[in-house]
Amino acid sequence: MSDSKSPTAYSAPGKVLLAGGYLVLDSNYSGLVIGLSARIHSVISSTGAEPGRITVKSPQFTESDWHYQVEEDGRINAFHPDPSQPRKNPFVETTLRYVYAYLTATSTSFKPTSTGLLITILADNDYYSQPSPDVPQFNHLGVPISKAHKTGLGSSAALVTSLTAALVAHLSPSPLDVTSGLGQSKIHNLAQAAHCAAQGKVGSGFDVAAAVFGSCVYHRFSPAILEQVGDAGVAGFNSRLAECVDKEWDFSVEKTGLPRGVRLLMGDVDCGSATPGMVKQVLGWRKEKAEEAKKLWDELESRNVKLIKGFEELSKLAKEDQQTYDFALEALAAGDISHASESGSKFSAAFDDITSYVASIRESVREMGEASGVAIEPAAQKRLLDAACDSVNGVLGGVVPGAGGYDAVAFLLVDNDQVIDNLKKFLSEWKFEGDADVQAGGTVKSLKTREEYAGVQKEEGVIPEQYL
Ligand SMILES: Nc1ncnc2c1ncn2[C@@H]1O[C@H](COP(=O)(O)OP(=O)(O)OP(=O)(O)O)[C@@H](O)[C@H]1O
Ligand SMILES: C[C@@](O)(CCOP(=O)(O)O)CC(=O)O
Repeated sequence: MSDSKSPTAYSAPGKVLLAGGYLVLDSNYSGLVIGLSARIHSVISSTGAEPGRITVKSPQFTESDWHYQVEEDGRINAFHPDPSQPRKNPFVETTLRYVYAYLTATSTSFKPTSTGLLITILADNDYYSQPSPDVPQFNHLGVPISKAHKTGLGSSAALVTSLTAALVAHLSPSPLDVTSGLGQSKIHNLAQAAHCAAQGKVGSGFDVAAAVFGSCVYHRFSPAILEQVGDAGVAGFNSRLAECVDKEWDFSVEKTGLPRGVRLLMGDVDCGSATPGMVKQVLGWRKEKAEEAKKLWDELESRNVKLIKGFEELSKLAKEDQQTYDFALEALAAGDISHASESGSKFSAAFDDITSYVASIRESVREMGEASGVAIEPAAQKRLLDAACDSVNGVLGGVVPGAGGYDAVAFLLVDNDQVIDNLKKFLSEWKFEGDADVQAGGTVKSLKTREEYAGVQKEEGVIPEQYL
């Protein structure tokens, strides 16, 4: 266990599912998930005063303190010092339950009540819509979390993952090295189990995978892995959870990333919310029209794989001839077509391929949307994506990420200040007109976050003094 004076801090990244929404729910299909620079940080200090007492705070929000008492046997009871103010944070509570249960089952020298804990959760600003682009780090939003407008970067997965890693590192008598393969797998399995339980459903888990491993091509785990665990508090839970976490799961992650000189820019589309039940409806269509759906999914998968391979091809070219590669990037940024082809047809063709792969993925996604009756790339989003790609030089393509709908857009662009400024300006001036089913008049805010490849990591010196 770490000594009571030094806090333990771990952070985990947010995510964007660039390709493979819905398909990634089936382990036969790939999800291309890019980890983001926006992180959630969990900082833990031991407090000697009240053994087994855990206080969790999210200082960026009002009414955001949660209190727990650990029992001798590692069970966790939630309470609030002012009983007229009951409040719950299922993601925090379930993570605490799962980590204490796991440590109790796997270590005889773990004493659940040997220390009290003060836990501070800090989210980078991009997880929530901010009133202006110039707010201070860890801006205080002045509202409870439930009232903050989420930007869809996977706050719960990053929270559960960073909290799991920080708790294990702080409490375990034999700390796991989260940078080792084994350590990462255990953190993944434990965080994935806790996240599914807190959500009350088993999704593909791509968000937790990205929070642990960073950007990757993801194939999901079999949901049956979690069936044996049962509910926390039921007899035998601790050992069933430990057995589940310690065994090898059948997911796969292949580390990936964008080619050098290409970046991601996300837009938060503040125009109504995504239709509830999109996943249910798409899966319902897939079941009902199995043959048609399989054909469509297989085609879409092959297009997604082309994009994944297209990134690899560009990364190879970037190494093969740095200068010609940079020349092609510059020509793209300047919208200089003739210059681009002079720069070596192989190089400019590889960038053109990315543009056409993204366009063909979007075509298949719209087809799936039409067939299933779900607005995955709604007409209003199509207008925005097409206009941005057509009018801003250096934009290679754009998609509605994840489940799609009206929440967000993600662009791939040349990592050049002029291109970034032009795209941001374009988005800020775009009048989001909405479709028949969505309120008109929304705006599109560019987020500051961009791709980043690291997964969960220990933090040293990142957290300002006042939070330690
Ligand atoms: N800063 C935070 N402090 C404490 N709890 C948080 C924080 N941010 C998120 N959470 C927890 O995560 C929940 C939000 O999870 P939810 O799955 O709805 O969003 P998300 O993961 O950001 O969404 P998406 O999957 O669309 O990206 C909150 O209700 C809260 O329980
Ligand atoms: C539709 C789905 O494939 C992706 C949802 O992604 P997001 O939460 O919209 O980023 C669901 C899942 O993978 O669990």
